This record gives sequence, structure tokens and C-alpha cells, in this order.
Amino acid sequence: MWIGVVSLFPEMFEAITRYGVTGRAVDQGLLTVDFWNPRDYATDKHRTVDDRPYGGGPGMLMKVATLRPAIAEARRDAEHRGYAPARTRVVYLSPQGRRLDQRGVRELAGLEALIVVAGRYEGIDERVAEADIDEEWSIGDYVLSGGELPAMVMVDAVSRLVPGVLGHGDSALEDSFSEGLLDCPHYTRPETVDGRRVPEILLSGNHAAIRRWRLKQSLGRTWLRRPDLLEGRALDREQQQLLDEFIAEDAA
Ligand SMILES: Nc1nonc1C(=O)N[C@@H]1CC[C@H](O)C1
Repeated sequence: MWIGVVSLFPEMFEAITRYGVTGRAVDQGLLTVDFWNPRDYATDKHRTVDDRPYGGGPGMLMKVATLRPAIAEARRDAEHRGYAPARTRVVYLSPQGRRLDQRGVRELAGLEALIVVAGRYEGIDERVAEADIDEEWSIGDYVLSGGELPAMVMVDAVSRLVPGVLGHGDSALEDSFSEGLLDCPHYTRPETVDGRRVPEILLSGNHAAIRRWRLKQSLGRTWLRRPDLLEGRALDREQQQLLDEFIAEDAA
């Protein structure tokens, strides 16, 4: 998958292009990340990239004259690479955007090309949002200093769904939210930590029983911590039985 990044701090993205699953995906050519820095489009001596807001007040906005050409260049590059405009999306990360969840991640992973615009200062001019941005997305209801971290969160989550990135595909399926449930508890050596033993079922080698136990724990943990995720969700017979067992044990 090809990702275009518009950011004043492209070096921040080394956190995903050089490390871990996403770093390996870049090395293997499964993921390509290209950068456009609005500062490269500045023409003044000080290479200004911010500008004052009309109406006064604190804070600055990203300068229109340097931001717009950076976005336009990223779009042109996507087109030159042969990505269909209909399968290319320019997204801007901001608290005003659609909340990113695994369903949204799956949608974005279906694109041919994704261009992420990371804001700084108080954000971007509304007319740039209207003219140059296809969608606004938020990673949560809090205010960050820049859009780079949210952009990396989005790119990381989307990249995990690109075929071949995870290697053994299972972990994507078992991850929280892939099935709309919270993840089950996980355990590794040693068998006892501070007197707390690993659940015996996990030492049994009975893979069918282990699968059921893990599903029961995911359902139960979701019921306890995020009941909203179960609202309106149709559970199959096995899932309902396991959740009922969990609730009965929890009540005991
Ligand atoms: N929450 C979020 N989810 O996506 N982006 C944000 C976020 O706080 N963005 C900052 C607001 C102004 C600054 O430019 C960057």
C-alpha cells in the first residue's frame, strides 16, 4: 500500500517506517511511505509555514500558500503512480473528524492510496479542508500538539491489514476489535508470577478448549469493560453460551 504524508516533521514518522511490523513492511516493499513537507514550498527568507488567524485570538494556523501545494503534489504523485483518484483519499487528522475505529481502519485499508495530512498549530484553514481534504478523522477526544502521532496511529493500524504485513495472518484476526470484541488475557513464561499461575487450560494442549476459553474471556471482558460493543451485536449460539457461563461465574 502507498501512503503519502504531508507533515512539517517527516522525521517523526521514522517511528513507524524504521521499527517493528510497519518497518519490516517498508523493508519488504509491502508499504511505501512518501513525504511532502509544506516548508519546502515556502518562498520567504524565514521559510514561514504558519499564519495568523483572521478575527484575531491566540494561536496560528498552517499557512495556506505552503500547505496547499504540498497536498496537491502528493495527489499528483498518487495519480502518476497510477492510483485511481476514486481509490485515493486525502485525510486530515483533527478532533473534529470521524472517530477512528477498526471498521474505519478496514475501510481505509481497502484504498489504493492514502494521503494523510498532519496539522500543526491550531490546524488548517477551513477552505483548505473544504477544497483539498476528502475526510477528517480523529483518534480521540483530546487535543494533541500535532497531527503526526494521529497520522502514525492511522498508518500503523491500516498497514496491519495489508496482506503479508503481519506474516502469520492470525494475530490480526485475534487482535481486539477485529472481531468487534476486546482481546482475551495473554500469558507467557514463567508459569507463576508473584504466586499467580497461568490458567491451567492454557497448559493443557487442548487447542479446541483453549479456543473456547479465549473466546469466553474476550466476550466476558467485553461485557465487563465495553458493554457498548455488545449492544445490537448478534452472538451465535456458542458465543451466547460462553458469555452466559462467564456472567454466571462472575456473579458467583
Ligand atoms: N485528537 C486528534 N485526533 O486527530 N488529530 C487530533 C489532534 O488533537 N490534532 C491536533 C489539533 C490541532 C493540532 O494541529 C493537531
